[in-house]
Amino acid sequence: MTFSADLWEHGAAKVYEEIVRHPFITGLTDGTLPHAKFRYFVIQDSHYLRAYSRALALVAARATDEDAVSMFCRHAAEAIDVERELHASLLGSLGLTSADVDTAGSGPTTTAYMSYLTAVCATGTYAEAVAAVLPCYWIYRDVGRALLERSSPDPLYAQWIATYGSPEFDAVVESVLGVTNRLGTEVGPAERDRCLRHFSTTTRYEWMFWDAAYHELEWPV
Ligand SMILES: Cc1ncc(CO)c(N)n1
Repeated sequence: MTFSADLWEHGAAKVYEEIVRHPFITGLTDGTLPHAKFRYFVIQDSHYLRAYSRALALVAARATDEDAVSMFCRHAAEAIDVERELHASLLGSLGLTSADVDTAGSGPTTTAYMSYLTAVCATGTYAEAVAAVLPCYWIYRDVGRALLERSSPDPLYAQWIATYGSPEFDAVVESVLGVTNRLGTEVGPAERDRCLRHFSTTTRYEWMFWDAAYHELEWPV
């Protein structure tokens, strides 16, 4: 079994089932998701993408071959581009500006997820860092693909779905899966366990990120 298939089976398969039937996700395709919840999501995702980009730059710095350094650097830059382009247009359509993103600040789940990603990418091994960021790519690609079949009657939601369900995003994810599988031949059992723990933790955070948006979760105090 490839390393990525092993990670998915033990760390993501069950959670992925929960993700695709979460009311946030089903609400995107049937168009019933209230814009307030999507607004919360886009604002939090803007915060998330800033940290994600830095996390990818840390993965790039840890990479052991030049192709991977170059790829993760590119993805780090692209995360900033997505934040600027997709979000600027989505935020605009939702009647928001980047000042609203700053005013809202990063919510509890976003903060926890960003902190975990940053910590693993800064202090873990290269394989651990890859395992921690992999669900960010993979879950969005699979969710995007699954939703693309149904798309959405709401043009805002359809735009979001089209981005992550696109062949371009699929190609990005396939390259990262290739890197992961090559790393699988190099890691020993203890490092493999740590990779699995990171992968399953960030997969859970992906579910929690949508759940936080669905409940418009704020800091309790
Ligand atoms: C929370 C989250 N995870 C993954 C992605 C994909 O880049 C995203 N935009 N947001």
